[in-house]
Amino acid sequence: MTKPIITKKPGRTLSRQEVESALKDFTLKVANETYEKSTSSSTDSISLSWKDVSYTITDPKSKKKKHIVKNVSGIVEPGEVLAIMGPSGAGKSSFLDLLAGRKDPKSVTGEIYLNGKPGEIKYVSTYVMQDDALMGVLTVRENIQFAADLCFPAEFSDEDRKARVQTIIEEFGLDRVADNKIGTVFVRGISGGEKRRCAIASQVLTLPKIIFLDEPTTGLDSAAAYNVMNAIVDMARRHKLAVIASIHQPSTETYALFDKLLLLGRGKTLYFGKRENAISHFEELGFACPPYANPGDYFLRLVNSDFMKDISEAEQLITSFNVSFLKSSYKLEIDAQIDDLISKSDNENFDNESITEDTPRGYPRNFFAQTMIIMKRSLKNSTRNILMYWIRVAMYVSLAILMGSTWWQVGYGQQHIGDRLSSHFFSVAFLCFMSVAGIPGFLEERLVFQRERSNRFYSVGPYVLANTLISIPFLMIVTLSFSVFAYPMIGLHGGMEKITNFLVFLFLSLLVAESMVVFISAVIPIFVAALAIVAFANGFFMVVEGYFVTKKNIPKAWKWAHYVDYQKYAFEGIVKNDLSGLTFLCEKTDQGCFCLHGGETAIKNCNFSGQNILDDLGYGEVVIYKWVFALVGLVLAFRVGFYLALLLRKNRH
Ligand SMILES: Nc1ncnc2c1ncn2[C@@H]1O[C@H](COP(=O)(O)OP(=O)(O)OP(=O)(O)O)[C@@H](O)[C@H]1O
Repeated sequence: MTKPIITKKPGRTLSRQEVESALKDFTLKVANETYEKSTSSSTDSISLSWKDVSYTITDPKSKKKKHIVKNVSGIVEPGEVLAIMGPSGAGKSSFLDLLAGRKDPKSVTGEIYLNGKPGEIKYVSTYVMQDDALMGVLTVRENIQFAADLCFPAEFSDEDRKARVQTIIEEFGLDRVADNKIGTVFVRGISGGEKRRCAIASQVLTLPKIIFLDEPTTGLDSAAAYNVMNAIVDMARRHKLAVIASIHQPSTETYALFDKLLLLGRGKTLYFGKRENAISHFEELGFACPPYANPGDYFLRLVNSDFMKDISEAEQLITSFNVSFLKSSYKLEIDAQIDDLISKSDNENFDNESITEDTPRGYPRNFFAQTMIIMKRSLKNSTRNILMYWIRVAMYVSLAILMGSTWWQVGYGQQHIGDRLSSHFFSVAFLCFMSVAGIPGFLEERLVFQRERSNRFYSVGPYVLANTLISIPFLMIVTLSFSVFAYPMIGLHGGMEKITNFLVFLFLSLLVAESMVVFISAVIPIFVAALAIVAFANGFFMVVEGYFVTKKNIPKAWKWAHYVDYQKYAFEGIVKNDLSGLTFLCEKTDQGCFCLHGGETAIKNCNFSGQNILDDLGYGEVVIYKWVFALVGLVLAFRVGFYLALLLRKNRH
């Protein structure tokens, strides 16, 4: 018989709140059941073990080999949380990376087992990086919802996804701030601890069987650090996940949350085993942890050789801790456990050639769905993040008014031809130059992209496509917001066709400028460097554009640059569009008409055509549609470059 969602006592009416709450619980329950069903496989829970793993690098100067991690063994069972501790430079991050399969296999030796069998760890694990790369203008729920939309396969309904998001929000104690924005430089958002929990929650939403966390509590106060670790430990126990976290100086309470401890010193194991046994192990070695001391702090101080005056004494101490551990019963116990697991997996003849074989390797959503989901988020980010476009819109409108009042009704006298041309030059050059304003917004998004890509949320193609498509309407707004003031105020060539051409050229030049910005920022994702290079490139393009120095006078060495210069196509297109069809007036003097262009005919009529100017200045060859195609080609070239820059950038997971 189907169980009722809510039971009502006879004679009692249910309040609306009670009904809503029962419905919410029911939806969550169904979503969790659907989720558990969809993710359960033969690899329901996984124990991770490793035997004598080492990571060695070759010093580029001395060419000598150096062990960063040496002969480390251990095991983490489902539902257990392992803390990797050690002084700075002990090899914690290197060890975490090698275990997660993020190091070059050529530099790694030893064995890593999943349930006692070798397997590809990256398909059953998630690596949570230290940074909180989140979209600051989005709420906690929106950030996690985005992950849910991408990480669960298409069979999941919207309700299932929403319910799963709600569950993880509750599990990570984020209910109170679920609809608050993360925060940006302009808007104060949630606290650092909440931010960290949100970043972690959005990465472990699919409950991967193994979770690696690189210093999840760094930068947090002890209460926030405890809350973060507590949420992780709860999740590991509830869902039987194996969690491995590197950690710096945990408080006593946070330290007590861990099940196991790996203490590293100069890449060697100084202790591995149950957390609570570490105290007796060091006590047996003559280093009893004082009563009421924080054991985490005590061990770190004990093995921190950095500040010891005598280096050889420090080396000796580390070596002696390592040797003592290797001889200890704890080490024998781990080896026995790992061997037992290996032989069990052989005897039971697990039906997995490799445990990860039946784990999906592609992306949960198809190309089209990925693009649409990314576009939806980019749309929110671009509309809410004033760094993306709105600062530019404000600046362009102000500039349009400034230009309009300076070049006010520029007119058709031949003395104003230069003014007219310089207004075209300035419109293209300044608007394109100011695309640099988009660099900070893009770099913020890029960090998020990097994390999401390494977590296999989506591939590069949909991201680049979504980024391109989303920039189009915003650049149209930017173009319109400038032109609506500047065009009539300056008094440029009227008529629908002329105005449309002007808008198309300005829009396309902005699209190329924007594409160049994302391309350069993807190649060199450092704000000051990207800014300098984009500014340099735009400055250079202004020089070889053919306005200050006419095309025929540009030195041979820079001719190539003239032809790849996007500003040239936009400027020449706008000049051609504006001048052709106009008549300009010569200057009337006592000696007759003085005409700058048009020869005898002009003198006779005391005027000349815009075409005469175009021919004289070398713009006669400009063909509007060809120049439009050139700009479209440059957009494509930079976008392909952007795609390749992101694709080829080493993705370590
Ligand atoms: N690719 C590399 N080339 C040269 N040295 C390296 C390389 N990777 C790591 N090391 C060195 O190995 C040691 C361990 O580095 P690792 O970052 O793993 O330590 P850690 O314990 O995580 O340190 P911290 O707590 O300060 O982050 C350091 O001395 C580091 O300089």
